[in-house]
Amino acid sequence: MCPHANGDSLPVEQQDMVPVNGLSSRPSPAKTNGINGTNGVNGHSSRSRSEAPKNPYAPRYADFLSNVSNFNIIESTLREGEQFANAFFDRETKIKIAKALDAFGVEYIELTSPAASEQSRADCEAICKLGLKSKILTHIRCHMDDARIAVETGVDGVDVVIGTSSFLREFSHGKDMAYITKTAIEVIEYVKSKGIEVRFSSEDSFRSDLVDLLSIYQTVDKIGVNRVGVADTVGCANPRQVYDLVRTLRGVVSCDIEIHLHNDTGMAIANAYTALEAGATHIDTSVLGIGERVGITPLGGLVACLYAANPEYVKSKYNLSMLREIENLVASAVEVNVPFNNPITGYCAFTHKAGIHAKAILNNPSTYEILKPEDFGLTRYVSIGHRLTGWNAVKSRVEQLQLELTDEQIKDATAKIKELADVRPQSMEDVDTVLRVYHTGIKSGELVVGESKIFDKLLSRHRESSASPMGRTPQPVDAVA
Ligand SMILES: CC(=O)SCCNC(=O)CCNC(=O)[C@H](O)C(C)(C)COP(=O)(O)OP(=O)(O)OC[C@H]1O[C@@H](n2cnc3c(N)ncnc32)[C@H](O)[C@@H]1OP(=O)(O)O
Ligand SMILES: O=C(O)CCC(=O)C(=O)O
Ligand SMILES: [Zn+2]
Repeated sequence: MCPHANGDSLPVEQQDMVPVNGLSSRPSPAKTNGINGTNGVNGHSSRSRSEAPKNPYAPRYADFLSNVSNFNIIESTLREGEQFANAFFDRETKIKIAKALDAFGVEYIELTSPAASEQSRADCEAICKLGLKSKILTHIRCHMDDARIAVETGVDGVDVVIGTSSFLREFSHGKDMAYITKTAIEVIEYVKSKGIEVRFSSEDSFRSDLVDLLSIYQTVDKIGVNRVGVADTVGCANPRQVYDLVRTLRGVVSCDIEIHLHNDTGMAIANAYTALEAGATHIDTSVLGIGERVGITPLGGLVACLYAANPEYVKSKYNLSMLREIENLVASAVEVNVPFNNPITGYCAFTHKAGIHAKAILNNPSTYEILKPEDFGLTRYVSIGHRLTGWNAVKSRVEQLQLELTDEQIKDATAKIKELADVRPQSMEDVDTVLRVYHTGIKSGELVVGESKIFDKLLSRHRESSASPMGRTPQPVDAVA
C-alpha cells in the first residue's frame, strides 16, 4: 500500500503544527510532544462562530428549481469505481465498502452489471442480502439479456444506459434512435413489471442531439421510468451547459433527474452543483472520484461543496465523520494515496500556515475556513515553525505552553523562530525549545528583548546540555548553519 494511503503519516515539513480545536482524531506531531489537544485558543472560535454573518453561499430563495438542499446520492464506487484502472474489489472488500457507504448514509449504492461476470452477479446478490438501508442498484446495458439477469439479483432498482451521441451510435453499439427507443421501452417495461425502480440514461448526453435526447427522455417518462439520467461521459461539459440541459429537461419530464459527470476537465463537482441548481434530483458519485480515466464527481468533494451551501441539511443526512474512514478504505483497496489537497480529508485541508491567516483563524476560524473540521470529526492545525509565521501564532503556542511572556517578548522570540526557519523548517519541538529557552532566559534575567547573540548562546548551551551522553548524530561541519 502507498505510504500515506491511510492519511495518518505526515511529511516531516508539516511537523510544526498545533491543533487548535482540541479534537484529536488525527495523530499529529504535537501529540508526540505530549501537548496534543491543549487548547488555549478555541475559546475565541465558538463565540465568534455564533456571531458570524449569514451564510452567503446558501441557495437563494428565488432558485425555485434548486435541489441544492434536496438531493440524493447514487454512490457508484462499486460500479463506476470498479472501472478505475487500479480497481479490483473482491467480495469482502465490496461488502466493507457497501457497509461503510450505508453507514455514511448514501441513499443508493450502484453495483457493476451482473452481466459482467459470474463473480459480479454473485457479489451483487450477496450485497442485496445484507439488508442495508441504502437502496441497491445495478447498472446494465439497454438490453433484455442484461435486464433479465439484473432483476433476478434482488436489487431495488436497475439503471439502464445506452449511448445516444453519434459517436457511440456509430462506433459503439451501432443502433439508431428508433431502435434505442424501442429497446428502451421494452427493457423499462420489463424491469417495472418486476416491481423495482428503473432509470433510463443516455450515455454521452452532452454530445447527443438535443431533440433526440428530449424525445427519448419524454418517451420513457411517459411510460413511468423512475428517473432519467444525464451523463457527461467524456467530461466535456461546463457548468453553463449542464445548467441549460438539466433546466430544459426539468421542463420536459416529470420524473426524477440523475446526473453522472466525468472529471476529465476538473468540472465534475461544479457541474454537479449546477445540475442541482437546475433541478437534478440525484447525483452520481464515487469515493475519491474513482472511475474510468480520471473518474467522476467525488463523494467527499461533493459533500464539501453541498455542506458549504447548507451545512445543517448535509449534517442531518450524512454521517460526516465517516468520510475519512471511507476514503481510506477505498484508497487502500485501490492502492492510491488520498490526495494531499483532497477536500476535507487531504492532510493539509485544515492546516493554516501564513501568519496573517493564523492570526485571523485563531480569533475566528470562519475567517479562512468554509468547512468546520469538527463537523467531519477532524482537527484544525496551525503551522508555526516556518519563516511565514507571525507573533500571533507564536503567542497561541506560548499560551498553550503556559509560559509568561509579554507581547514584546513574544515578538522577539518570533524573530528568532523566523531566523531559524530561514535555514530549515522548525518542528513543533524546535519551536517549543526556542520558547522555553527564551522564557527561562527572560525569567532569569540573563536575556533582555533584542539580545539576539545572548539568546543564541542560551540556545546552544541548552542543546549541548540536553544531548545524550552518546551525543547527537554528528553533523558534518559544513552542514552546520
Ligand atoms: C460509460 C460507461 O461506463 S457504461 C458502463 C460500462 N460498464 C461495463 O462495460 C460493464 C463491464 N462490461 C462487461 O463486462 C462487458 O463489456 C459486457 C459483459 C457488458 C459485454 O461484453 P461483450 O459481450 O464481450 O461485448 P464487448 O464488451 O466487447 O462490447 C460491448 C457490446 O455491448 C454493446 N453495447 C455497448 N453499449 C451498449 C448499451 N448501452 N446498450 C446495449 N448494448 C450496448 C456493443 O455494441 C457490443 O455489442 P457486440 O457484442 O454486438 O459487439
Ligand atoms: O448510466 C449512466 O448514467 C452513466 C454511465 C456512465 O458511466 C457514463 O456515461 O460515463
Ligand atoms: Zn461514467
